[in-house]
Amino acid sequence: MVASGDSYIYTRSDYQSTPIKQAPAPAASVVPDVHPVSNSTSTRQLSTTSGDYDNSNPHEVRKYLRTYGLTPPVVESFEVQAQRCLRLLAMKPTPLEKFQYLTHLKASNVHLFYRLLAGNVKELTPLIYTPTVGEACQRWHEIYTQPEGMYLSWDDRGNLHNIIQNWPHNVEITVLTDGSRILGLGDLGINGMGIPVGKLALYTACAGIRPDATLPLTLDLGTNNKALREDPLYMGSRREKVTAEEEKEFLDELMAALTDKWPGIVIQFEDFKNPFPALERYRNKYTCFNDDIQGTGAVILAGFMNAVKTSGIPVKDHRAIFLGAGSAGVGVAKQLVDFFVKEGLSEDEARRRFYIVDSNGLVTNDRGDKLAEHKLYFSRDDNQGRQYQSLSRLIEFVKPTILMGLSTIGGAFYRDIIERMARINARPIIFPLSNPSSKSECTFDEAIRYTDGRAIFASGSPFPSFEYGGKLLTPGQGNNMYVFPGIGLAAILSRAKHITSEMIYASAEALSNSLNEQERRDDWLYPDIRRIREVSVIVTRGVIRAAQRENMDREHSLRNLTDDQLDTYIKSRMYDPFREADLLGDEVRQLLNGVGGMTNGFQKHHL
Ligand SMILES: NC(=O)C1=CN([C@@H]2O[C@H](COP(=O)(O)OP(=O)(O)OC[C@H]3O[C@@H](n4cnc5c(N)ncnc54)[C@H](O)[C@@H]3O)[C@@H](O)[C@H]2O)C=CC1
Ligand SMILES: CC(=O)C(=O)O
Ligand SMILES: [Mg+2]
Repeated sequence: MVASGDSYIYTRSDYQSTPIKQAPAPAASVVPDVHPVSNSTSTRQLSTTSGDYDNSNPHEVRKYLRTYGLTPPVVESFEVQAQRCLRLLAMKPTPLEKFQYLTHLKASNVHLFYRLLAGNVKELTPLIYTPTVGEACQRWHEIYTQPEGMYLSWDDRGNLHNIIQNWPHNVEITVLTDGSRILGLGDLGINGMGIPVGKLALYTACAGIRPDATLPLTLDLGTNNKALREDPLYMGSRREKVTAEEEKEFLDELMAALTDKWPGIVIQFEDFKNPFPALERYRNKYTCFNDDIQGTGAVILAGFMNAVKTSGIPVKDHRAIFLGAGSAGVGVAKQLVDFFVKEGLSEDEARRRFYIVDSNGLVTNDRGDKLAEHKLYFSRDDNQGRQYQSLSRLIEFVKPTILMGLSTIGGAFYRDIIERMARINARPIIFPLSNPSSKSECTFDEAIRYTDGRAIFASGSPFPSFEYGGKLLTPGQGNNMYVFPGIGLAAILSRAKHITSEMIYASAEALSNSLNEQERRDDWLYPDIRRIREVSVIVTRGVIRAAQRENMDREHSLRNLTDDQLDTYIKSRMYDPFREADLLGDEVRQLLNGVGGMTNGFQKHHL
């Protein structure tokens, strides 16, 4: 670190460890830069024009690169490499160890990691995302081995612009957290870094955003988690969380600095304790959105649109109880209100279909406490002093068709609650959406058993299929991972000025329409996660079209494309790890990361 005037500038060499000695200039000759989502079209093939070697002969190439003898003799196919990775993974006894192995693989051989993920998305997503990422964040200070992303501290204010210059890549999208509400696990301070890292890995895997165009960003604005503050291994500052006013000051500087460094950058807010003020402040100024409010709202709306058809009850006759009135609860409820209004209800009629419960009970005007700003819209004025002391009594009063869980309270939908829903409804809609699995309001098999197989179900974290009444039933996963990758890619490709409510709504419509025939026949609420790249193209197209309708797109050339042409264009701009990586490049990459004890995550980008 060097001091420049009174501002600290972190030099690149602070991050890089041992210089690469073993191979002369391989980065340039082996893997020139590729930017599928920017305009460069160079490829990752070894140059065929050098004339110095025969690039179709791997052994010749190894000699040319002076890596000959540094790897086992065989040049392996991807299939063989993948087989080894999967075997190694199977040897790891716990999900957290599997998470660590995959983190290491990503750092040492990024294309192999994404190829493995592409071929095993259903099996591997729970290991890099919810639920395992929850445990990884809780123990981040214990399991940390290498930097991934940027950390910016309260003490860095005034210097954010300079510090951001240290990031060595051209960024198109960032996921930003302050760690103050990580999944349903509370304030984890900078241990929350696992979330931006995991979300951005999904951006790459699901929507083909190039890995080096992503920036995981964690703000070290203090933490109210006393145990972490007192833990000698904790890597953040040991102060309490800054005030809301101080956070605003910091975010103002950060948003300007990010957009100045990378004009058009898409900024996703994630897992902030109270993200409503920042969303209101920045949504019409920058290209940003809040995943927990808007992404979750869209994904649950999409599932609900399909659930309505299965339930057989017209939209106007649905009533919902929401357990949880935070960013996700209110975000989802507002998104559903928009749908009810589009289906013909007045806004007031729609709003009154929602009964929102927080830790103090049903949110009402006469409850006697001061309600947070974001709850006022749903606060009821018609309960005439009645307070419902329990969820079961509220269910008896409201007779809801929908029960949503966004409360962070694992097991809150216990047997009696689910059975009450089943008595009132032929097909109760029960969505326990809190993450990770331990915080889910109920499990899939509980919802099925206690409703005699009639529940229409989606959960935030994945649950296994469950056999009931001679049929194998598969749960839906109502997780924002179905939409945020497409929203982000659409904003990048259309060069959106802002991300509007219509664009978010369009992502929900596109997702709900993305089911194939079989999925529809089986009454699925969401498409099979194994089709996620295909689904992300549909979501991306929907969001781009909405941006065009609203004049939010700066990339006007896409306006003249038919839908088929637009899909082709979107696919052509998606990073495809199979197209990107040549086997030998992979081998060299892995070698260079392995030799010399380099454990620096940034190396993956340089190779
Ligand atoms: N499925 C998905 O895609 C997503 C799921 N989530 C999950 O939703 C949960 C909530 O997230 P946020 O709304 O952002 O958190 P938050 O902290 O803003 O809100 C939590 C809400 O639950 C309420 N609550 C707490 N204890 C309660 C109790 N005993 N009874 C009733 N209400 C209670 C709180 O009063 C608060 O209103 C988290 O577990 C998160 O992982 C969040 C975003 C997306
Ligand atoms: C999925 C997600 O964004 C959350 O649980 O916060
Ligand atoms: Mg979140």
